[in-house]
Amino acid sequence: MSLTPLNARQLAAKTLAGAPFPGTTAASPPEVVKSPGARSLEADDLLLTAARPPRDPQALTSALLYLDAITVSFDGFRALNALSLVIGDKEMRAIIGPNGAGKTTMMDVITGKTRPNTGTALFAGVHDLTALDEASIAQLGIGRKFQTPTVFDMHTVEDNVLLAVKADRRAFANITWHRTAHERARVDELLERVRLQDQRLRRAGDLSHGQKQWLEIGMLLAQEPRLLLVDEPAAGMTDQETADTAVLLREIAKTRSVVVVEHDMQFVRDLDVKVTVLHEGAVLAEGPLDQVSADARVIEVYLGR
Ligand SMILES: Nc1ncnc2c1ncn2[C@@H]1O[C@H](COP(=O)(O)OP(=O)(O)OP(=O)(O)O)[C@@H](O)[C@H]1O
Repeated sequence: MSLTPLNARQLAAKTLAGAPFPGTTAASPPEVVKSPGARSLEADDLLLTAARPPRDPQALTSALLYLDAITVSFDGFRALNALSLVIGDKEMRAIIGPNGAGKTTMMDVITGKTRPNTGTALFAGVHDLTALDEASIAQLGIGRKFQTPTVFDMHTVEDNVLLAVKADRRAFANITWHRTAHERARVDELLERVRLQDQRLRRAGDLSHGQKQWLEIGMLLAQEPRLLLVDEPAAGMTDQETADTAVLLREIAKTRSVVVVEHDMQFVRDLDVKVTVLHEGAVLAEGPLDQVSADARVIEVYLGR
């Protein structure tokens, strides 16, 4: 899908005026509905996106992920209520919020599992995520790590990664020996990235919980996603594994964007990135952890519990 070119200044003017993007879906432009009091994109967000030129000349924004006024209703209950969120290229963002705040629903919208009732969801400035199915969104380069690790327990660590590498349809060259050599090199590189080189011959089922999480992250990286969504990676990990996972994600975020949903505040602190606090389906606060932790509204709904 290609969109009408629009420069960032026009985009800022239109969005601040509350108007939907033109041409986000040629057939049915998304209706942008803003609830009273709901936070929408602020001038700062748009200045940030205007400062760097988009990669694609057709892109409406240089943000990698751009959600504006996303609403999802289940039988009248608003799980997301005019949610707006901008994630930059190679940015890592931590998302926190109490149970039921809408974190999972937000990830479901980004990955195409749930269609929003209203709002705009753009990937790389040109792809309308509200018009694509899950497979197409995965192909665009959005990978999702669910809370529970899903690896093939009976297979070795390296075979798990090899399967993921083989599933990468972009694997170059049809000549078998060439492809095989390439795949082996990819497996080595991925195992090193997730620090499982020494475990490569072990059965995945014998790994610790933390190691299984890293293995699955390595398998997701085989697809070279531009955006990685990670749901509560620290849950069930030892303190050391939690600290190592923060280091790992920080490394991964040097080459791609990462959105981490997490409840463990020490882990969020270790990530040392901007934090978005969700509450009742909308953004309640955003900023460094120390700043949002000191916000009275955040303390009331979440941290003070
Ligand atoms: N399919 C559904 N049908 C009805 N209500 C739903 C559905 N999915 C989610 N909800 C409701 O929407 C709200 C947001 O749920 P969601 O799972 O997104 O929150 P969350 O922030 O991920 O919570 P948690 O931290 O507990 O995982 C909750 O009140 C939930 O009960």
